[in-house]
Amino acid sequence: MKALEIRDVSFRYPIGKDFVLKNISFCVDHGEFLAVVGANGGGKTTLCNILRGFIPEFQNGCDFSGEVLINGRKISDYSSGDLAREVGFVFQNPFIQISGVKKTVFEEIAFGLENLGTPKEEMRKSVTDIIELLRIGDLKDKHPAELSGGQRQRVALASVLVMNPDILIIDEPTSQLDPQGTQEIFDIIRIMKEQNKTIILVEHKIDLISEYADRVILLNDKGILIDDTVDAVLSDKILLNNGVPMPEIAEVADMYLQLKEKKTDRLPVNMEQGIRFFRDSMGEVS
Ligand SMILES: Nc1ncnc2c1ncn2[C@@H]1O[C@H](COP(=O)(O)OP(=O)(O)OP(=O)(O)O)[C@@H](O)[C@H]1O
Repeated sequence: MKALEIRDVSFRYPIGKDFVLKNISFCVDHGEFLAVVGANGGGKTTLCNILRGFIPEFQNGCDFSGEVLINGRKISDYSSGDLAREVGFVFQNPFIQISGVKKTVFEEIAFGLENLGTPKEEMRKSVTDIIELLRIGDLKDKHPAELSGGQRQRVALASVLVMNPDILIIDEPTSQLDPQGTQEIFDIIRIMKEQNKTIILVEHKIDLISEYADRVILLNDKGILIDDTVDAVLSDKILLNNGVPMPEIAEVADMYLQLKEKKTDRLPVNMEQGIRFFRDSMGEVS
Protein backbone atom coordinates (compact mmCIF):
# COMPACT_ATOMS: atom_id res chain seq x y z
CA MET A 1 0.00 0.00 0.00
CA LYS A 2 1.22 3.51 -0.86
CA ALA A 3 1.71 6.12 1.88
CA LEU A 4 0.03 8.69 -0.31
CA GLU A 5 -1.96 8.50 -3.50
CA ILE A 6 -3.29 11.48 -5.45
CA ARG A 7 -5.76 10.55 -8.16
CA ASP A 8 -6.64 13.03 -10.87
CA VAL A 9 -6.89 16.06 -8.59
CA SER A 10 -8.01 19.40 -10.05
CA PHE A 11 -8.60 22.52 -8.01
CA ARG A 12 -9.76 26.13 -8.44
CA TYR A 13 -9.97 28.69 -5.59
CA PRO A 14 -13.44 30.23 -5.00
CA ILE A 15 -12.25 33.60 -6.31
CA GLY A 16 -9.85 32.14 -8.87
CA LYS A 17 -10.46 32.40 -12.60
CA ASP A 18 -8.29 29.44 -13.59
CA PHE A 19 -7.64 26.03 -12.15
CA VAL A 20 -4.43 26.08 -10.05
CA LEU A 21 -4.02 22.30 -10.27
CA LYS A 22 -5.17 20.25 -13.25
CA ASN A 23 -5.45 16.47 -13.30
CA ILE A 24 -2.63 15.82 -10.87
CA SER A 25 -1.87 12.15 -10.17
CA PHE A 26 1.07 10.62 -8.32
CA CYS A 27 1.91 8.17 -5.53
CA VAL A 28 4.47 8.26 -2.75
CA ASP A 29 5.89 5.07 -1.21
CA HIS A 30 6.49 4.63 2.51
CA GLY A 31 9.95 5.99 3.35
CA GLU A 32 10.29 7.85 0.05
CA PHE A 33 11.57 11.44 -0.06
CA LEU A 34 9.76 13.40 -2.78
CA ALA A 35 10.65 17.00 -3.61
CA VAL A 36 8.18 19.24 -5.43
CA VAL A 37 9.62 22.10 -7.50
CA GLY A 38 8.16 24.69 -9.85
CA ALA A 39 7.87 28.39 -10.57
CA ASN A 40 6.35 30.81 -8.07
CA GLY A 41 2.57 30.58 -8.10
CA GLY A 42 2.67 27.13 -9.71
CA GLY A 43 0.45 25.57 -7.04
CA LYS A 44 2.96 23.88 -4.72
CA THR A 45 1.54 25.30 -1.48
CA THR A 46 -1.98 24.58 -2.73
CA LEU A 47 -0.96 20.96 -3.33
CA CYS A 48 0.49 20.76 0.23
CA ASN A 49 -2.79 22.08 1.62
CA ILE A 50 -4.67 19.37 -0.27
CA LEU A 51 -2.32 16.67 1.03
CA ARG A 52 -2.85 17.77 4.63
CA GLY A 53 -6.65 17.85 4.24
CA PHE A 54 -7.00 21.64 4.58
CA ILE A 55 -8.31 21.94 1.02
CA PRO A 56 -11.15 21.44 0.08
CA GLU A 57 -12.41 21.15 3.71
CA PHE A 58 -11.78 24.84 4.52
CA GLN A 59 -12.33 26.39 1.09
CA ASN A 60 -16.04 26.96 0.68
CA GLY A 61 -17.14 27.45 -2.90
CA CYS A 62 -14.01 26.03 -4.52
CA ASP A 63 -13.97 23.57 -7.43
CA PHE A 64 -12.33 20.34 -6.35
CA SER A 65 -12.32 16.95 -8.03
CA GLY A 66 -10.25 13.82 -7.62
CA GLU A 67 -9.20 11.78 -4.64
CA VAL A 68 -6.44 11.79 -2.01
CA LEU A 69 -5.68 8.55 -0.17
CA ILE A 70 -3.49 8.31 2.93
CA ASN A 71 -2.39 4.75 3.64
CA GLY A 72 -5.09 3.54 1.26
CA ARG A 73 -7.89 5.41 3.04
CA LYS A 74 -9.67 8.51 1.73
CA ILE A 75 -8.38 11.64 3.47
CA SER A 76 -11.97 12.85 3.99
CA ASP A 77 -12.66 9.72 6.09
CA TYR A 78 -10.05 10.70 8.70
CA SER A 79 -10.96 12.67 11.83
CA SER A 80 -8.65 15.66 12.36
CA GLY A 81 -6.96 13.89 15.32
CA ASP A 82 -6.34 10.69 13.33
CA LEU A 83 -5.02 12.71 10.38
CA ALA A 84 -2.61 14.65 12.64
CA ARG A 85 -1.13 11.31 13.77
CA GLU A 86 -0.59 10.21 10.15
CA VAL A 87 0.40 13.47 8.43
CA GLY A 88 2.58 16.21 9.92
CA PHE A 89 2.68 19.59 8.22
CA VAL A 90 5.41 22.20 8.56
CA PHE A 91 4.63 25.70 7.33
CA GLN A 92 6.88 28.06 5.42
CA ASN A 93 6.55 30.63 8.18
CA PRO A 94 7.54 29.27 11.63
CA PHE A 95 5.75 32.20 13.29
CA ILE A 96 2.38 30.73 12.21
CA GLN A 97 3.11 27.31 13.65
CA ILE A 98 3.93 28.46 17.21
CA SER A 99 0.73 28.43 19.29
CA GLY A 100 1.38 31.69 21.19
CA VAL A 101 -0.22 30.28 24.35
CA LYS A 102 2.69 28.36 25.90
CA LYS A 103 5.44 29.78 28.12
CA THR A 104 8.26 27.34 27.35
CA VAL A 105 9.48 25.44 24.32
CA PHE A 106 8.92 22.17 26.20
CA GLU A 107 5.21 23.01 26.72
CA GLU A 108 4.96 24.24 23.13
CA ILE A 109 6.23 20.92 21.77
CA ALA A 110 3.78 19.07 24.06
CA PHE A 111 0.80 21.18 22.89
CA GLY A 112 -0.40 18.89 20.06
CA LEU A 113 -0.21 15.75 22.22
CA GLU A 114 -2.01 17.60 25.01
CA ASN A 115 -4.84 18.47 22.59
CA LEU A 116 -5.17 14.80 21.71
CA GLY A 117 -5.53 13.93 25.42
CA THR A 118 -2.23 12.00 25.65
CA PRO A 119 -1.50 10.81 29.24
CA LYS A 120 1.00 13.15 31.03
CA GLU A 121 3.85 10.66 31.52
CA GLU A 122 3.67 9.44 27.91
CA MET A 123 3.61 13.06 26.72
CA ARG A 124 6.63 14.02 28.86
CA LYS A 125 8.61 11.05 27.50
CA SER A 126 7.72 11.79 23.86
CA VAL A 127 8.70 15.45 24.22
CA THR A 128 11.97 14.60 26.00
CA ASP A 129 12.82 12.03 23.31
CA ILE A 130 12.19 14.40 20.41
CA ILE A 131 14.20 17.20 22.09
CA GLU A 132 17.10 14.78 22.42
CA LEU A 133 16.77 13.44 18.87
CA LEU A 134 16.74 16.93 17.36
CA ARG A 135 19.43 18.18 19.78
CA ILE A 136 17.46 21.24 20.91
CA GLY A 137 17.88 20.75 24.67
CA ASP A 138 19.36 24.26 24.94
CA LEU A 139 15.99 25.71 23.88
CA LYS A 140 13.61 23.71 26.06
CA ASP A 141 13.17 26.24 28.90
CA LYS A 142 13.07 29.34 26.69
CA HIS A 143 9.92 31.32 25.99
CA PRO A 144 8.85 30.60 22.36
CA ALA A 145 8.63 34.35 21.69
CA GLU A 146 12.36 34.74 22.49
CA LEU A 147 13.48 32.40 19.70
CA SER A 148 15.16 33.39 16.45
CA GLY A 149 13.51 32.41 13.14
CA GLY A 150 15.74 29.34 12.77
CA GLN A 151 15.11 28.24 16.36
CA ARG A 152 11.36 28.68 15.89
CA GLN A 153 11.43 26.55 12.79
CA ARG A 154 13.29 23.78 14.66
CA VAL A 155 10.71 23.96 17.47
CA ALA A 156 7.90 23.94 14.88
CA LEU A 157 9.40 20.78 13.38
CA ALA A 158 9.74 19.22 16.84
CA SER A 159 6.09 19.95 17.64
CA VAL A 160 5.06 18.12 14.47
CA LEU A 161 7.52 15.23 14.87
CA VAL A 162 6.52 14.60 18.49
CA MET A 163 3.18 13.29 17.14
CA ASN A 164 5.27 10.67 15.29
CA PRO A 165 3.48 10.95 11.91
CA ASP A 166 4.67 8.62 9.17
CA ILE A 167 4.16 11.29 6.50
CA LEU A 168 5.73 14.75 6.63
CA ILE A 169 4.67 17.57 4.33
CA ILE A 170 7.16 20.40 4.53
CA ASP A 171 6.51 23.61 2.61
CA GLU A 172 9.62 25.74 2.01
CA PRO A 173 10.85 25.44 5.61
CA THR A 174 14.00 27.47 5.03
CA SER A 175 12.78 30.35 2.88
CA GLN A 176 13.09 32.81 5.77
CA LEU A 177 16.31 31.41 7.24
CA ASP A 178 20.00 32.23 6.89
CA PRO A 179 22.47 29.55 5.66
CA GLN A 180 23.16 28.26 9.19
CA GLY A 181 19.42 28.06 10.02
CA THR A 182 18.84 26.32 6.69
CA GLN A 183 21.54 23.72 7.40
CA GLU A 184 20.09 23.04 10.87
CA ILE A 185 16.66 22.37 9.35
CA PHE A 186 18.15 20.06 6.74
CA ASP A 187 20.05 18.21 9.48
CA ILE A 188 16.65 17.49 11.06
CA ILE A 189 15.18 16.47 7.70
CA ARG A 190 18.13 14.09 7.24
CA ILE A 191 17.38 12.52 10.65
CA MET A 192 13.75 12.07 9.53
CA LYS A 193 14.88 10.40 6.32
CA GLU A 194 17.12 8.05 8.35
CA GLN A 195 14.04 7.22 10.44
CA ASN A 196 12.34 6.16 7.21
CA LYS A 197 9.66 8.85 7.28
CA THR A 198 7.75 9.56 4.09
CA ILE A 199 8.70 13.13 3.16
CA ILE A 200 7.13 15.55 0.68
CA LEU A 201 9.20 18.70 0.55
CA VAL A 202 8.60 21.93 -1.37
CA GLU A 203 11.91 23.76 -1.58
CA HIS A 204 13.51 26.34 -3.86
CA LYS A 205 17.08 25.55 -2.73
CA ILE A 206 17.81 23.04 -5.44
CA ASP A 207 21.28 22.09 -4.18
CA LEU A 208 19.70 20.81 -0.96
CA ILE A 209 17.16 18.76 -2.90
CA SER A 210 19.97 17.22 -4.94
CA GLU A 211 21.68 16.00 -1.76
CA TYR A 212 18.63 14.63 0.05
CA ALA A 213 15.64 13.74 -2.18
CA ASP A 214 14.95 10.41 -3.95
CA ARG A 215 12.49 11.72 -6.50
CA VAL A 216 11.38 15.09 -7.88
CA ILE A 217 8.13 16.36 -9.38
CA LEU A 218 8.20 19.47 -11.55
CA LEU A 219 4.86 21.25 -11.40
CA ASN A 220 3.66 24.05 -13.64
CA ASP A 221 0.29 25.54 -14.55
CA LYS A 222 -0.36 22.68 -16.98
CA GLY A 223 0.16 19.97 -14.38
CA ILE A 224 3.07 17.64 -13.61
CA LEU A 225 5.75 18.16 -16.27
CA ILE A 226 8.20 15.54 -15.01
CA ASP A 227 8.07 12.98 -12.24
CA ASP A 228 11.35 11.08 -12.05
CA THR A 229 14.47 10.34 -10.00
CA VAL A 230 16.39 13.26 -8.53
CA ASP A 231 19.25 12.67 -11.00
CA ALA A 232 16.96 12.66 -14.06
CA VAL A 233 14.96 15.76 -13.14
CA LEU A 234 17.71 17.99 -11.76
CA SER A 235 19.97 17.38 -14.78
CA ASP A 236 17.16 18.32 -17.21
CA LYS A 237 17.35 21.82 -18.68
CA ILE A 238 13.55 21.89 -18.79
CA LEU A 239 13.86 23.23 -15.21
CA LEU A 240 15.28 26.49 -16.51
CA ASN A 241 12.21 27.16 -18.68
CA ASN A 242 10.01 26.65 -15.63
CA GLY A 243 11.52 29.10 -13.17
CA VAL A 244 13.68 26.50 -11.40
CA PRO A 245 17.49 26.66 -11.39
CA MET A 246 19.66 23.60 -11.93
CA PRO A 247 22.12 22.56 -9.20
CA GLU A 248 25.26 24.72 -9.30
CA ILE A 249 27.43 21.73 -10.17
CA ALA A 250 25.20 20.94 -13.19
CA GLU A 251 25.51 24.53 -14.42
CA VAL A 252 29.31 24.51 -14.07
CA ALA A 253 29.56 21.15 -15.86
CA ASP A 254 27.26 22.42 -18.63
CA MET A 255 29.41 25.54 -19.13
CA TYR A 256 32.52 23.35 -19.26
CA LEU A 257 30.94 21.10 -21.93
CA GLN A 258 29.90 24.11 -24.02
CA LEU A 259 33.41 25.50 -23.78
CA LYS A 260 34.89 22.18 -24.89
CA GLU A 261 32.09 21.62 -27.45
CA LYS A 262 31.30 18.26 -25.90
CA LYS A 263 28.14 16.45 -24.87
CA THR A 264 27.17 14.19 -22.00
CA ASP A 265 24.33 11.75 -21.38
CA ARG A 266 23.61 13.29 -18.02
CA LEU A 267 24.91 16.33 -16.13
CA PRO A 268 26.09 15.79 -12.55
CA VAL A 269 23.63 17.00 -9.90
CA ASN A 270 25.57 16.61 -6.66
CA MET A 271 29.16 16.92 -5.40
CA GLU A 272 29.98 13.23 -5.69
CA GLN A 273 28.82 13.08 -9.32
CA GLY A 274 30.55 16.41 -10.02
CA ILE A 275 33.92 15.14 -8.79
CA ARG A 276 33.52 12.02 -10.96
CA PHE A 277 32.45 14.10 -13.97
CA PHE A 278 35.46 16.44 -13.80
CA ARG A 279 37.90 13.64 -12.96
CA ASP A 280 36.71 11.70 -16.04
CA SER A 281 36.67 14.82 -18.24
CA MET A 282 40.14 15.95 -17.15
CA GLY A 283 41.39 12.38 -17.58
CA GLU A 284 40.17 12.48 -21.16
CA VAL A 285 42.01 15.76 -21.82
CA SER A 286 45.40 14.63 -20.49
N1 LIG B 1 -6.49 31.61 -1.01
C1 LIG B 1 -6.33 31.84 -2.31
N2 LIG B 1 -7.35 32.34 -3.05
C2 LIG B 1 -7.19 32.56 -4.38
N3 LIG B 1 -6.06 32.30 -5.06
C3 LIG B 1 -5.02 31.80 -4.38
C4 LIG B 1 -5.09 31.55 -2.96
N4 LIG B 1 -3.89 31.05 -2.54
C5 LIG B 1 -3.11 31.00 -3.65
N5 LIG B 1 -3.78 31.44 -4.74
C6 LIG B 1 -3.27 31.51 -6.13
O1 LIG B 1 -3.05 30.16 -6.55
C7 LIG B 1 -1.86 30.09 -7.36
C8 LIG B 1 -0.94 29.04 -6.77
O2 LIG B 1 -0.46 29.52 -5.51
P1 LIG B 1 0.49 28.66 -4.58
O3 LIG B 1 0.79 29.47 -3.36
O4 LIG B 1 -0.11 27.32 -4.38
O5 LIG B 1 1.79 28.53 -5.49
P2 LIG B 1 3.30 28.12 -5.08
O6 LIG B 1 3.79 27.25 -6.19
O7 LIG B 1 3.32 27.55 -3.71
O8 LIG B 1 4.05 29.51 -5.11
P3 LIG B 1 5.39 29.97 -4.30
O9 LIG B 1 6.53 29.17 -4.86
O10 LIG B 1 5.49 31.42 -4.63
O11 LIG B 1 5.15 29.71 -2.83
C9 LIG B 1 -1.28 31.49 -7.41
O12 LIG B 1 -1.70 32.10 -8.61
C10 LIG B 1 -1.91 32.19 -6.22
O13 LIG B 1 -2.05 33.56 -6.46
